[in-house]
Order: sequence, then C-alpha cells, then structure tokens
Amino acid sequence: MASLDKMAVRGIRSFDDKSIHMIQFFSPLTVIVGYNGSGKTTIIECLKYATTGDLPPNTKGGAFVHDPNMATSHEVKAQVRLRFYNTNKVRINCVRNLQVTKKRAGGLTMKTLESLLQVDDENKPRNKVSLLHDPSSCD
Ligand SMILES: Nc1ncnc2c1ncn2[C@@H]1O[C@H](COP(=O)(O)OP(=O)(O)OP(=O)(O)O)[C@@H](O)[C@H]1O
Repeated sequence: MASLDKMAVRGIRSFDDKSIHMIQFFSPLTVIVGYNGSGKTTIIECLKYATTGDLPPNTKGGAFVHDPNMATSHEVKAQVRLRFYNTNKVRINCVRNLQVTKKRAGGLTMKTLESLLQVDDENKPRNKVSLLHDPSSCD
C-alpha cells in the first residue's frame, strides 16, 4: 500500500508565501484538528492537487493561491511538495508550482508552472521521473 510521508505548502490560501508550512503524516492514521479557518480543508485540497493536479472548484481565477493583496505583493508564487512511498516502498517527491499575478485592470492571472515527479533516493543522484505537465496559463 502507498503511504504519505510529508507535505510542504507555501503560498496556498491562508498559508503565506514567506514560509514553508510542513505537515507530517502518520501511520495508520492522521487526524487534522484546528479552529474554523485554520486550514484543514486547504490541507486536503493540497493533497488532492499534489496527487491529481486538480484544482478545487472555482479557483482557476487564482483563489487557490495566497491572495497577493494579503502578501502585499504584485505576484505570489505557490508550491505544494508531497513526499510519499509508492506501493514498492520507494520514496517519491511530487512538486507542483503555481503563480498568481495581479492584473493592472484588477483581478488575477494564474499560471501553472513546472510540476515534477521524482524518485527520492538518498544514495543516488536526484532522478527526475517525469514532468507531470508543462507550464500553462489558466487566466
Ligand atoms: N486565496 C486566499 N488567500 C488568503 N487566504 C485565503 C484564500 N482563500 C481562502 N483563504 C482563507 O483560508 C481560510 C480557509 O481555510 P480552510 O477552509 O482550509 O479552513 P478550515 O480549517 O477547513 O475551516 P472550517 O473548519 O471552517 O471548515 C479562511 O480563513 C480564508 O479566509
């Protein structure tokens, strides 16, 4: 059975882009507990995004990425990095990147940047398995 190890989130929803927010998963169960609005749903959304590439509904306009107005920035770069063990117990890193930019006329432009799937073998040089999908614009 595959299992989750760790997830690092930066610049997604209320998780700001100035720091990396780490979530450690436990076996056989991880319970996510927190106040309303603390980011529980965001963690599940990030897991789904990392594993499938699917954004939550109605977020193609940039709502999944941390609001640039809150970041007091013109642009926010977001990243979800998931480390998991596949069914052969090989450790794999999945990395997905997004970027949101404020439009001059108002509103946001969101771009999907590079996404990687990588075997994480400490004894070997980093081995890129595949580019999950090419960068594309979602505005
Ligand atoms: N693009 C965004 N930029 C910054 N903050 C955002 C963005 N989108 C959502 N948020 C904030 O993220 C929080 C929502 O987080 P989330 O829904 O993951 O929390 P939750 O712990 O699941 O809450 P609940 O227990 O109420 O379901 C809210 O505070 C919301 O204002």
